[in-house]
Amino acid sequence: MASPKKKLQGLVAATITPMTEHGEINFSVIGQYVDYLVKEQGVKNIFVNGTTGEGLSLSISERRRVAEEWVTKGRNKLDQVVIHVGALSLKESQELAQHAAEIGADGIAVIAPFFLKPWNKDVLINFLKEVAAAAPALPFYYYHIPALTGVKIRAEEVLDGIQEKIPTFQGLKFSDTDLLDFAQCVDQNRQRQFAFLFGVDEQLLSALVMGATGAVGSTYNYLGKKTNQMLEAFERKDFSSALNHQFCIQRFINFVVKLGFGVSQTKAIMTLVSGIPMGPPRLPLQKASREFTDNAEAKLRSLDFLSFNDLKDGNLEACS
Ligand SMILES: CC(=O)N[C@H](C=O)[C@@H](O)[C@H](O)[C@H](O)CO
Ligand SMILES: CC(=O)C(=O)O
Repeated sequence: MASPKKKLQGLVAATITPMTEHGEINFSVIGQYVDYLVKEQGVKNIFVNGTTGEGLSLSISERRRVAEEWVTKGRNKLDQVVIHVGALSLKESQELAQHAAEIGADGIAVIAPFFLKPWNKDVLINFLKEVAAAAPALPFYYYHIPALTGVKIRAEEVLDGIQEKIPTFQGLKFSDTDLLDFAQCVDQNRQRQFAFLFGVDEQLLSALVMGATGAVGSTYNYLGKKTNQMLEAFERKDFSSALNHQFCIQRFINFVVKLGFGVSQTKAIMTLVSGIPMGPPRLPLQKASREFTDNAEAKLRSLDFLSFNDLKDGNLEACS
């Protein structure tokens, strides 16, 4: 059994993997990155080597080193470090799960294998179970992201009876817009102390209403502070302020989505906002264009999302 652990809640930043211009991992900025999240964004949990971290584009040895660096640099600063250990090969996934346990991570998460795919719930659970068993003392999270894995088995089905199969099962990271499925996961498992972590940042408020206990996302790297204001407003039942915050966040995300938004663009935005160089993404992703970065910067300024902005421009549509 997993040792009883503090529940993962609040915002969890899906970390970017910083790279050099030559495409190597830039370990040297990770310490700075931890401080930035904690001090500037008020974000104390991270999700490493996931979608945003290009986890599936890294070698196994790189994934191990990245996980180690975040755990080391996050010690006594972060509340929880969850490592994504999903892979196409069960063996690799188990190796990464065991490694996460050895280095003292706080949890592991796994996506559905997405090349040769599990075609039903039972097969998917069997796969997850084998990975979880490689780290029997670590909280286990299922990472549901059907648009990217192509595995469309509903999360509600996966959760049905999962604790009997996977004793370390601790929660769900739900990256999909199907709020019926998400809400049913919450409704059917209320008595179990699971974490229900929502992963569509622009719709987080709707998920909070449905019972989300936290959120994992890419935008919490640079909009963590803003999103925390929304969580606080929701907490004190000030729904109109919470909605204003969500609309404000949506204005930015909607703007960049229309320009073409993904991991490459997240790297460019984070470089801009934090001042920490995230570098280019790795192939098959391509660096965000200069045009994208310029437009995103102008939008961030007008929404007052850039803390070091020059005030002389005035804020055209800053939301409180
Ligand atoms: C597909 C993807 O990367 N989703 C991220 C995490 O689950 C989100 O944080 C999005 O980046 C965000 O919601 C913006 O669409
Ligand atoms: C967004 C997210 O959770 C990920 O990058 O995996």
